[in-house]
This record gives sequence, structure tokens and C-alpha cells, in this order.
Amino acid sequence: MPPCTHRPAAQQHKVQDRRQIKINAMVVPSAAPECRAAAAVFCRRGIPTVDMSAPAGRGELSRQMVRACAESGFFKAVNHGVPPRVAPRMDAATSAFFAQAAPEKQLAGPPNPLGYGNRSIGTNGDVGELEYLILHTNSDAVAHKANAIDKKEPQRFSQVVNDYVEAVRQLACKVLDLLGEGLGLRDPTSLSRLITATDNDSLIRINHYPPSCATTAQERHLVAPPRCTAGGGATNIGFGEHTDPQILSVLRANDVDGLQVLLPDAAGDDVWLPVPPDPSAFFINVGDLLQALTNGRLVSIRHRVVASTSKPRLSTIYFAAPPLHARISALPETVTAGAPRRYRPFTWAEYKKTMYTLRLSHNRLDLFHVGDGDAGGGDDIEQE
Ligand SMILES: C=C1C[C@]23C[C@@]1(O)CC[C@H]2[C@@]12CC[C@H](O)[C@@](C)(C(=O)O1)[C@H]2[C@@H]3C(=O)O
Ligand SMILES: O=C(O)CCC(=O)C(=O)O
Ligand SMILES: [Fe+2]
Repeated sequence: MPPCTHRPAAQQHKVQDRRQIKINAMVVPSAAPECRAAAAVFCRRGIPTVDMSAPAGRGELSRQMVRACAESGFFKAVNHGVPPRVAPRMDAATSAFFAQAAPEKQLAGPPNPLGYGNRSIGTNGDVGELEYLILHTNSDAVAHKANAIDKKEPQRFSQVVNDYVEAVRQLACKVLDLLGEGLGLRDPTSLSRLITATDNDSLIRINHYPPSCATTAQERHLVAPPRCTAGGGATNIGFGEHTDPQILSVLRANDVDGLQVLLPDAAGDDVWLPVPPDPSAFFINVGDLLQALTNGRLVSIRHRVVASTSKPRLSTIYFAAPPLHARISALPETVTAGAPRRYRPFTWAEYKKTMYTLRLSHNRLDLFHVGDGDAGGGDDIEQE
């Protein structure tokens, strides 16, 4: 029986230390005995899956969630409670936007950093095989941008987006409260309160990936369409590897594959693990801020999207963020003699400013690591 691929938090890899990365579509570990015991949900298909309806009770649910976020920084949430019509309505509204001609879509751009963008990601030279919309989740900001996105029915578009944001915000809060309980926080709601503050800085991003040009050209015996580079490009990166900077990301996509997460295999080598698509589920990513708030106990997950060869991929990601002035500092319960404070306190505004100067793949949280001898006691979450 192969060993469990999930390892204790203390042994977590640092991406910059990784020895070898294998792209491994076969990383489907069968359940090892140690995996069956505490959380049978782990190791079954390689992707931690959490049933949010809590069949084994809330205590077990919060333990499973902490375990998934400490060992992988990632899990698939099923029976999540998001009303069934919310996501299909969002997909229909955003697909209609992407179906328009380029000049129409460009009215909602350029991404500065919000708005419509095509191929270029950020301002530091990253590119991917996608087009996208990034919106602030504030309803005034959505209403303003909706005028350029849906010129016929901007109010309807706003309503669909607001409904979606409200549903995924509730899911994110449920996850953060359960994590707060599982981590034994004195105030288990302190994490969710960061993202429900009226001036929270959360974003919604919709990514639209065309089918991979190289393979479709070969398959259909067509000449390469204009987007394809000479030679077709072997990797076809849709969205390059990165961690999400915010607290938590809630991702949903259509039935097209492409998402991959970087996790260690049985030998401890980091491998890109393909995440099988499931439009009925939400995928939860731990972001950099949650790693900092929990003093590294929960880990922000490195992920990427490889362009699919089949149909267009449509994904919608809610990035739950605190207000700009929120002070991010390790929660006192996560700082102990054995786990001294890892990151110096910073504001989200400071982190964001740094992040926009860096490439997508940068390990930006490392820049906030305390030097030897700097580590102090934990601080409460504060807003300046
Ligand atoms: C290259 C960049 C794009 C990004 C800002 C950054 O400078 C580094 C972080 C990137 C990222 C990744 C997660 C989200 O998709 C995003 C909206 C975010 O908050 O951080 C993007 C940024 C972006 O595309 O503007
Ligand atoms: O489009 C996806 O499925 C994931 C994209 C992503 O990771 C991001 O936008 O931060
Ligand atoms: Fe991401």
C-alpha cells in the first residue's frame, strides 16, 4: 500500500526549496491506513474533499478543514449550500460578455488593475492564454463597471454578480469560521470579520480560456490560428503558477479541466496535480494573508492553469480580502515557543503595493519573513 502523500505541517515544503517538479496525471494515491483514520476524505483521489453538510458533526468538519488547509492549502467543498441557480446565472452573464467582438469587450478595459484584460496578466510581463474580467465586489463598483460590460441591461448584470458575490462570501465566511474553530481561536469569527468589513477589498475575477490552439490545430488538421505562436508552444500555460495573495479564494469553473495544484507526491517531490473539473463544487484556496495570519500553520497553495484542449474553460474566482488598512499579524494562538512568529506585521495595502511590483510566480510572502532574532509574540488582528 503506498504511503499517504499528505505530510505533517512541520514538514511542509517551501516551493523555492523543491528538488524536482513532475507533472503527474497519475497521482491518485490509494488510501493508506494513516489516511483512513482521521479523515477518510483525504488521499482517496488526491484532492482533499470536504462535505460541508457536516455528516460527522461540526467539530469533525472543522478538524478536516484545518487538516486540508494545513497540509495542502486547498480543498474541494461539496454540499456547500450555495443556491443552485446562482452560478449558472453568473456563467450565462459572463459568457455573453466574452462572446462579444473584441472592440466591445475592450470598452470594459484596460485592466488597471480592474477591468477587462486579454493575455497580459498584471504589469510585469506575465502572459497567459486567456481573457478576463476583474471587478471589485463593492456593489457600487460592480454597478459602475456593468455599464461598460452589459450596455443593454447593466442592472441585470449587476444583480447577477451581486447575488453571486453574496453567495460565495457566505461560503467563505463559513469556511473561515470553521477554520477559526478548528484552530482554537479565542474568537473564531475574527477571520470572517475581516472579509465582511464594509470596506473589504475583495475581488471577483472571471477567466475565459480558449481551447489550446496547438492541439486543436493538430486534431482538426487546420493551420494554426493567429493566436498560436510558432511551433505551437509545448506548455500552453493558461495562467502561470502563483499563490493567491488574499485571505481565501473560492473558485468555481465549468466542466473543462486545466487547474493544477502543486503538492508533494509519496517521495516528497512536488508534482503538479490536475484537479478534475466539477461545476457543482467550489474549490477553496488558502491565500498568502491566511498563511501570515496563522503563522504558517495554513499554507497558501501554488496553482496554475494549463490550457485545455477541449472546450473553452470559464472560471470565476472570489478573492476574499480585508480592508486596505487591516493589519495582518500572526494570531496569538498560532505563536508559541515552538512556533515563533514567522512574518512581521504588515497592512494589506502594504502587501498589495509590493505584490503589484512583482511577477505572478514570486514567493512574495518571503519578503515579509522576520529575520533571525526578530520574532516576537503574536498580535491580535487590528485595523488601523
Ligand atoms: C502579476 C500579477 C497579477 C496579479 C498582480 C501581480 O502583480 C501578482 C499577483 C497577481 C494576482 C494573482 C491572483 C489574482 O488573480 C489577482 C487578481 C491578484 O490579486 O493577484 C492577480 C493580479 C492581477 O491579475 O492583477
Ligand atoms: O482560472 C482558474 O481556474 C484559476 C485562475 C487563478 O488562479 C487566478 O485567477 O488567480
Ligand atoms: Fe489563483
